[in-house]
Amino acid sequence: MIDLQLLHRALDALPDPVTGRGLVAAGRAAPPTAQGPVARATIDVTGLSDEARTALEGAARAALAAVPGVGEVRLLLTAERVGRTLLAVASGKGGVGKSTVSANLAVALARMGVSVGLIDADIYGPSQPRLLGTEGEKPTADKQRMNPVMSRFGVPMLSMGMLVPPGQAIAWRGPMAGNALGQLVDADWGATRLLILDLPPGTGDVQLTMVQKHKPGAALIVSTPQDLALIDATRAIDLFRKATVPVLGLVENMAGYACPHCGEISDPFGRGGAEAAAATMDLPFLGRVPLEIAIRTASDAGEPPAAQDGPVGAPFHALAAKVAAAMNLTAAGGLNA
Ligand SMILES: Nc1ncnc2c1ncn2[C@@H]1O[C@H](COP(=O)(O)OP(=O)(O)OP(=O)(O)O)[C@@H](O)[C@H]1O
Repeated sequence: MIDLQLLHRALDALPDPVTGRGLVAAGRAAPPTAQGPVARATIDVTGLSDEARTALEGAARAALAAVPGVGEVRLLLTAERVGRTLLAVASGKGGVGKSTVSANLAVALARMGVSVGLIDADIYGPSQPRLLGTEGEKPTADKQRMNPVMSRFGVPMLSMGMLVPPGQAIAWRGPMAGNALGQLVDADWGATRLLILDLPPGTGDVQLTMVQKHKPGAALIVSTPQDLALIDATRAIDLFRKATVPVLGLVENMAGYACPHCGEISDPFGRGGAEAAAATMDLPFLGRVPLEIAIRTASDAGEPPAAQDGPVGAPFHALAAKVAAAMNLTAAGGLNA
């Protein structure tokens, strides 16, 4: 009899090449199973180089074979997509600043020289055209494929909002939302290596299509301090973990209020809660963005704070540096791994 707990621990003791966390905890591998002397594991190698795949396969095989009772190891390596990687930005509920974080993360990464594009998949409230100053622009199409709109910040982008006339509420269900997402993901992104996907809040149709058809290489979760009763955020995290999408970590937005007069940061909702909650969920904490009037006014004006050098952009630059390190992103080339 193989002890399943030992099997699980053996696989999870190996670090995920992208996030450095345990393979199972990172969502890179499904929990292993056993039947008689045969141990089975499925590892998702999406986005990894050939060398990284081979090394990971060898290490997993050896780790599982060393568990008492294992006579044979059967590994299944899966890879839905190679080349371009999707980074999904999700939240448990609306209004927490997921779109603001997505836009500014993209702009900050582009400033670092990463080849990055942005997809606004928020069918309920597409806001990226406003955030990136591309309102009113329409994507052109060749041979049925859309060409992304280039923003002034070096980030090509497409939005669900570009598929319908402005101001018209998008109330798509199931297949329509899924098809629309497909059009955006399969557009002509050229040499863009990383696509940031600003998801609608929650865990609805778009999210399901996304993990099933356009499997992201990684995900990050945005939350406010108040949101951290966490039921909602936990559902979003579960969706990715079940689909073996590595979750890079949690970003706390609207954390502390930055006084527009003196710059002092006060914490009406307390401090440290998100970090503690991230630890409870076994998620890295990727940093906090203060609640700051300058962030809202710049965003509303189509001037993402991350395009600025000053303190308003700083939290986004710090976040981008962490994401780039976690995803092995390099200037120009995009992805290393
Ligand atoms: N750190 C911040 N400081 C000040 N205002 C912010 C901050 N983050 C976001 N906002 C503002 O909060 C509002 C909601 O933000 P945003 O649209 O990014 O949220 P969202 O989670 O994408 O919402 P939804 O998915 O429901 O559309 C916007 O007006 C935005 O400018």
